[in-house]
Amino acid sequence: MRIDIVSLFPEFVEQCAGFGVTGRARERGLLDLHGWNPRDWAEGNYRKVDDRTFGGGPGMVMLVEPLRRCLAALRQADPLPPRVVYLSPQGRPLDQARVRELAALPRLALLCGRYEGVDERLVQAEVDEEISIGDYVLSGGELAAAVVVDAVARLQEGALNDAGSASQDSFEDGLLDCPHYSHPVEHAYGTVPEVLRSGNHAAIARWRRQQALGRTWQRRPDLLAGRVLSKADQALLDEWRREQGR
Ligand SMILES: CC(C)(C)c1cccc(C(=O)NCC2(NC(=O)c3cccc4nocc34)CCCCC2)c1
Repeated sequence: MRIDIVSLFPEFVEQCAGFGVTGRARERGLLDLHGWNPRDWAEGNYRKVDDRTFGGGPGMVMLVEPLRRCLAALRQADPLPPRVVYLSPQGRPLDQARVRELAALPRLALLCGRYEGVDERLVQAEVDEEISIGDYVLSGGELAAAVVVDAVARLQEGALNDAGSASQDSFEDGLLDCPHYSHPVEHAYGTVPEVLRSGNHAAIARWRRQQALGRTWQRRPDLLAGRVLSKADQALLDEWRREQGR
């Protein structure tokens, strides 16, 4: 998969993707990242990429023309036409279903805003879709772009080792994760649950599923809304709630 990052700070996103799973995906040729800076396509000595907003008020707006030229150049850099995504608070909230769809595309161009955002004419003319990573104020779209890169990179075939893909599968069913423990068994902070040391893999799998269901019900009931649990899962959750005295 090829991802082109359009940003005034493209190296920021590239560096975020330089570690761990995403770094390995790039080394393995599973992910091809290219940074593009609209400033390289801006005119004049100051290479102006922003200007005052019409209608008055505070803040600057990213100009159409440098972005248009920059996008034209990145389109020409590879015959594959990119899906152009503008990371924006006005976008559709990102979730794993959308990540899976994006990860299946051959090429993505991620446009990151700064200042007050991008001239709307550029958005209307060039952007295929807007995506938001959440409802809080950020200084730029680069962190959102880094989130998208990370999430789609790990879904590239061959990006995860066996352990990674197994844990990915458990996340795929949309439940929160069960608790995790390692050495030592006894610690001032507590003892590792007996079942995890029993060697009884059926009991361990049951306990983990029950913990995932209980924690999801308790902390993120919205993830269970509109979802019909299997009889087995419902029984596990009911038992968990009884044991919690809830
Ligand atoms: C949501 C909320 C609080 C009601 C809101 C309402 C109005 C503006 C913002 C805001 O943050 N403007 C600044 C701006 N943010 C983002 O790019 C951005 C923010 C959040 C999630 C994102 N996902 O992708 C990009 C995202 C960066 C500078 C260029 C203009 C956009 C926020």
